[in-house]
Amino acid sequence: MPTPHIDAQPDDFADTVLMPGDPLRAQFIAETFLEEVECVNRVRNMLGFTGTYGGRRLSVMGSGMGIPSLSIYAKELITEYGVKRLVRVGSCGAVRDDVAVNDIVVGMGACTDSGVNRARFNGHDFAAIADFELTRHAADAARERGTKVLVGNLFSADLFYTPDVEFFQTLKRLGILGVEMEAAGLYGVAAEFGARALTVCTVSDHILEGDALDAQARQTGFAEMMAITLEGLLRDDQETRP
Ligand SMILES: O=P(O)(O)O[C@H]1O[C@H](CO)[C@@H](O)[C@H]1O
Ligand SMILES: O=c1cc[nH]c(=O)[nH]1
Repeated sequence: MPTPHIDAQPDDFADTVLMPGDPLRAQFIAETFLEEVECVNRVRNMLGFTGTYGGRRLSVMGSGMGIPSLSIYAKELITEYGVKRLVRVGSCGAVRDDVAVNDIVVGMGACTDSGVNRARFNGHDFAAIADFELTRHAADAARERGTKVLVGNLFSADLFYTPDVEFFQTLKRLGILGVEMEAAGLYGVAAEFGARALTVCTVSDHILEGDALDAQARQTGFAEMMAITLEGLLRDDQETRP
């Protein structure tokens, strides 16, 4: 059934959806990596596409920026369209000295200053974690390609323009690999509604050193992140859906 946010028919989405924040990155991913592509959502310009990759149906749709936007789309994809795997393919900022622009980060877990997971967990601290097998398969795909990936904790911030810049030092000290704005929400939605989820990010900025990619690179770059993510999903398919 179409929802207020997704104007697609029940079978329009594959059971796996890639979710970049940017809908134009979703279009670029669909046109670059998928075959037999059709557009399945245009509501609010949150473009969604379904095609095939390696002979398997695969969808890609923007999530928008921030946990509230992503949570609407991820929840509806799971409960209204039967989606079982959601993989965020995003950008993030680095704070550590050993993480640089263009590095690839796999979010095994995601801390947050958002209240959403406490809201769904009786006020307690919810450990927002990725699906282990999706994490392992992405890491294995990277190893086979000879690409370094960093696997660990993200921080999903509510504010892109934080007033508390000192906090970046705390994130660095506690080993956070990347700062972005959705992963902790994605993991909470996946846990609540019964799906498997992962976040893979390319470092677009070094927050403390001031390095940054331009807007075009954020929209159409990230080819190696996509290769790792797509090969990881094929590996996951072979083990879980032979
Ligand atoms: O590039 P995307 O996937 O949108 O991810 C990052 O970029 C946006 C902020 O510029 C936030 O959505 C953040 O999480
Ligand atoms: O610094 C950054 C870079 C990308 N996305 C963020 O949320 N923060």
